[in-house]
Amino acid sequence: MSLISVEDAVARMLAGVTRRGEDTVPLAKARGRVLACDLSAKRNQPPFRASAMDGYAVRAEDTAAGAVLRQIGEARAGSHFSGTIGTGETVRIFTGAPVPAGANAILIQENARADGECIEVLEPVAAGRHIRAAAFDFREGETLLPAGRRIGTRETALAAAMNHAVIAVAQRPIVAILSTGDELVEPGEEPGPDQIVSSNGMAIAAMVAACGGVARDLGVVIDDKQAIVDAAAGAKDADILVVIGGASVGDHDLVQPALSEKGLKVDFWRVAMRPGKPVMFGTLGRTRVLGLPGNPVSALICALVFLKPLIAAMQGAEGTEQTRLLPLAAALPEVGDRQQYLRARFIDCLGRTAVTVADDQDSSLLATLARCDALIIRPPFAPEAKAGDVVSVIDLAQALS
Ligand SMILES: Nc1nc2c(c(=O)[nH]1)N[C@H]1C(S)=C(S)[C@@H](COP(=O)(O)OP(=O)(O)OC[C@H]3O[C@@H](n4cnc5c(N)ncnc54)[C@H](O)[C@@H]3O)O[C@H]1N2
Ligand code: MOO
Repeated sequence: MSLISVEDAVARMLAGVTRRGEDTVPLAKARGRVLACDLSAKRNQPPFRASAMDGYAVRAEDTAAGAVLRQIGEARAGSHFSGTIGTGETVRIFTGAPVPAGANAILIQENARADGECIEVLEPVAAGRHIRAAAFDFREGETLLPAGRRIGTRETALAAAMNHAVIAVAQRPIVAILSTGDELVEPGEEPGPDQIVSSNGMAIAAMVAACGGVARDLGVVIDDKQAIVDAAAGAKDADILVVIGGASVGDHDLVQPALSEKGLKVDFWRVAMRPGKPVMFGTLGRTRVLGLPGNPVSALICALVFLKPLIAAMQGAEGTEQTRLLPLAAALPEVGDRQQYLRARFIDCLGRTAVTVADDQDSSLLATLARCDALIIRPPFAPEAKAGDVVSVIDLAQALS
């Protein structure tokens, strides 16, 4: 059976995926959510000409060194001076205060000497200095955060400054996660002699939450068709069902046979990627089903390549991983027919960041993955790469934070 390319597989998976409905949430609870509508400023920022420094509001033309100005009032953040500054006059002003009429510069207090209401200019100041124009940051009506933008710290700050306390965000996709395998026990349980601890369910649930989805961990199910069918029923109202393990060709890889009996329509199975060849995607009613390989590193890399963009698309967001170009610290051999995702580390090469691959690329090695900084992506049939050649890299600290 021929393998589908990663690009084609992702495109097929995303075809026809639309954003879910909307929720209205307090901005304070919106972190990680995706904006459902453009967000525009409800006000100018700053709303008035504002002082950027503590000092004296002056007419720049009055500030020859040695000139003495007469202080006629005070302006503080939250409390303006209502008069107008005339020739030879000044107003004591503090950072954030509205600049009084007549003033065109702020003389910082370090460059002035006060003696009662007489203010001696120690250094002249140019017109416009230390004044923030009204709407210097943004203007009422300007769209500053587009629909599809994920709310992080910077977006929270900007939305708050634009005076939005409540925002419309995309509903969070519900992602059911089912781990399959006789050998698995939940973390914290005592494994039997032939058993291991299931790490994939928790790992994928953590990723789902980080992507703004709602993870519903259905736990571990044994390699038994009926048991898989019964457990998968827990995903009935889910947008996505992720089934981990049992995706390959062994006698105990029963996920497809089991779910096919319930109406699973397989769209693609087996992708030209390493690790991750056994990835499967299909639909079961309105639920999208993603079958991930059981090997823990494969499961996470495939979740990065497939699940993250799928969850993002259901929120109307862009989910393709950002890549950067970095030089290789050492040569790499040519690539076969499967796109490679090589675990790698950043190293310093004469002041420049370069990448070097981990010694062992086995797809079971979670400790190696945790030590690594990056995935190097090498396309199918890429020729041998020399040290210094530039490669495309995913930063794991961002991608799998
Ligand atoms: N004859 C072939 N054998 C295999 C092929 C192949 O093409 N031909 N593909 C290999 C590749 S690549 C992978 S990846 C695995 C994928 O197999 P499955 O998705 O069917 O996964 P399992 O066999 O169930 O498990 C593989 C491995 O991962 C461990 N595992 C499973 N689930 C979990 C979990 N929740 N947490 C931690 N570890 C888990 C499991 O114990 C196995 O060691 O197939 C190869 N074989
Ligand atoms: O998904 Mo398998 O890793 O290619 O080891």
